[in-house]
Amino acid sequence: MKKVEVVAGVIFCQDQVLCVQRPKNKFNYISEKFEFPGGKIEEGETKEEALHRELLEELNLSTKIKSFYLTVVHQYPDFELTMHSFTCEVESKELTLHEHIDQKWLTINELTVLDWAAADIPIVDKLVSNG
Ligand SMILES: Nc1nc2c([nH]c(=O)n2[C@@H]2O[C@H](COP(=O)(O)OP(=O)(O)OP(=O)(O)O)[C@@H](O)[C@H]2O)c(=O)[nH]1
Repeated sequence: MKKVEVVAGVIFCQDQVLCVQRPKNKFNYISEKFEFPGGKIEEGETKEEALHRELLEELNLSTKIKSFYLTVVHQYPDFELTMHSFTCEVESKELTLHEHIDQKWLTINELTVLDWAAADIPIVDKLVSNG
C-alpha cells in the first residue's frame, strides 16, 4: 500500500481557523473535501520548513509556525496517510488560492459544519474538545 506523508497547518487569525477546500479528485473520498493546507515534505527539509514552503506556494501566506499539534495516521482506500499538523498564526487573512477552490475562516465551534477529509477529523475533534 502506498504511503504518503504530509505536513498541515492549523492556521489561526485571532480566534478563527483557515479551512480550505480541495478541488475535484479521482479519489472521491478526498474530492472537494475541506482540509488544513500543507503538503509533502521534500528531501532535506524539516517538517516546519516544508509547511512554511507549502503555505507560501499554495496560498501566498507567510505564517508563524507555533507548535506541533497532532500526527494522524489514516488509512484511505488507496493509500496510507501520515499527517503532522502544526498550529500557526497569521496577522492578516489576505491570501491567494493557487490550488484550492474555496476558503473559510471559522471559529473552532463552527468547524464541524464542513465536509472534512476523513484524516482531518481527529484534528478537528481535538480542536473542538480543547475549546
Ligand atoms: N495537505 C493536506 N493533505 C491532506 C489533508 N487531509 C488529507 O486527507 N490530505 C491528503 O494528503 C494527500 C497529500 O496531499 P498534498 O496536498 O501533498 O498532495 P496532492 O495530492 O494534492 O498533490 P501533489 O501530489 O501534486 O503534491 C492528498 O491525497 C490529500 O487528500 C490535509 O489536511 N492537508
